[in-house]
Amino acid sequence: MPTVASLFLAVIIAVTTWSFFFRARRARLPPGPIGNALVGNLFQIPLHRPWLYFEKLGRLYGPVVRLRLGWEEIVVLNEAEDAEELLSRRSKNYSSRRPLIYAGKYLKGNEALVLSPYGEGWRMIRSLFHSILQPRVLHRYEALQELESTKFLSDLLHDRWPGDLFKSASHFSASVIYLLAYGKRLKDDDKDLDELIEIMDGFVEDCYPGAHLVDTFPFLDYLPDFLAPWRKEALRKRDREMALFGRLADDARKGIESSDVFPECFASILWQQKEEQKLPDTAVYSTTGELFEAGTDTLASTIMWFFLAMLENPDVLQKAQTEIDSVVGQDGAVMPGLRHLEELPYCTAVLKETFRWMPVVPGGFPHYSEAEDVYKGFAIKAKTMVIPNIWSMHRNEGEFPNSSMFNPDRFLSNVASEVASPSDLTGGHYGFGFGRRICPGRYLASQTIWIAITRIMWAFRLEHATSPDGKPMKVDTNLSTTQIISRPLSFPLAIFPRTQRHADTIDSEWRRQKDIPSKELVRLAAD
Ligand code: HEM
Repeated sequence: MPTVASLFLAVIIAVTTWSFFFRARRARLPPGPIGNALVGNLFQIPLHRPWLYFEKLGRLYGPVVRLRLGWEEIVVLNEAEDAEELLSRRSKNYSSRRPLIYAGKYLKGNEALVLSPYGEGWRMIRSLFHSILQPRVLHRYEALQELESTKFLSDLLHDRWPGDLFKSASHFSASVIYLLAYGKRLKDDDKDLDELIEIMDGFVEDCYPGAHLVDTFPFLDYLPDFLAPWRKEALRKRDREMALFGRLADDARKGIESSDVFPECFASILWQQKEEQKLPDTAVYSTTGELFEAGTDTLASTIMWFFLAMLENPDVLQKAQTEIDSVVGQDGAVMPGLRHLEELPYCTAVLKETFRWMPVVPGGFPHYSEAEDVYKGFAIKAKTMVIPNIWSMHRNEGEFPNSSMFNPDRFLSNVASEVASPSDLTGGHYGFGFGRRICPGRYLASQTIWIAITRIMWAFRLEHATSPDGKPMKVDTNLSTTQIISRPLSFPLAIFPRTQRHADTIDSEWRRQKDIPSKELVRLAAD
């Protein structure tokens, strides 16, 4: 008769053996390049256009690739079906963000939505963003989008910022977001926009994986200040941000009290929340500032890629102009507007192709897993950074044949039947990310860019600028900024009105709209 002790021992051995084999089977980590024992792949991942390196790894090892930064696990997803499965269908486990010490703790004071861990705090702020950005409320901003896009045409026509196309595009984008955020129009001579662009450029550099050693080796945060100069630098950047965002949010509060600004702006919603939830003032400053930051650079960068696409693909511009002329007439007397959206499917296809061709967040924004998981036989450890490589998803030849070509026709068959509301403008590509962290500004972004590019195509001939010897100057589409947000480096572009009548219509429309008070540009919820 076996004794109780030997039975007990047998059970222990069976359980241990089973769990060993089970774990061994599960422990097959995704393939990837071998890294250094101490720093992992830190020195292999380039800071310059890392999405191209990830794409190359995808070709070498398969679409799911594993890397290490120090002891941090990274999994790169190069195909959309894997990102949809993990980040969308299994989003309960993959919706967090890795805690960042430099950008998250010090620069943003743990107050940035985009860097927040998944949980109640994130949910609360995200619902506030949703309240002003969801498709149901988008019609409220149409007058604003129409006015600012008319001004954008006028700025381009009269070369408001000579040679600085990005400044024009940024001014347009910022003007739309600024009114939503702070309840009033951005002035032309506003220095705040320059400062915002600098702040934003710094932030997108600071939060990319590998940008700061302390984020790879968190123990460095225990160093005293005199051995950690980066800490002082991050705090200095925070002071600068708080000075700007604090002043703008405080001004908005005064404006609301004196009924000088649009009363349902984001700052106003947040000041109310602050009272109800006993939040610090800095939470209002940061969150309103984040709306302004997140919206401005992404929109402007997409518009820059659009200009480049038109310059390199004159046949596309011509096809769009033929479509627009067939709807509003050829004589340049009527400017297209959002009311023409359903009649201009090719313009919508140009929008979608711009998002696809050169996504402005090509390397995606890293998600972070909470628990261990098994996918396609690979073990994905808890606390793994999961990077959806949007670039390679958009270069997938199966889904997007001749993917490096700018070809709006690829969207045309589904666009014509699809586009009936702002939410339909956002589909067909992966540029807005995945799952519960998908970009909350995607509807506003798509509609705002649609009106801008449709009107630009209606109004202008876009040509290569010529050098002093009269030859067209070449543009290299590979030259771009290289951090989280990518836009083309400055390039020469010659912009001419299609006819004098188009120019006159822009001038007269701008004269008609320019003095509309801020408060009348947004319809109130009760309207
Ligand atoms: C061309 C325009 C835009 C693009 C391509 C874009 C793209 C993205 C991407 C890829 C993400 C990360 C999604 C993920 O984690 O999977 C994101 C997040 C975010 N975007 Fe956008 N975005 C755009 C415009 C906007 C606008 C206009 C706003 C606000 C007005 C906005 C606000 C945000 C915020 C707050 C987050 C963080 C969401 C979170 O972590 O929960 N974005 N965006």
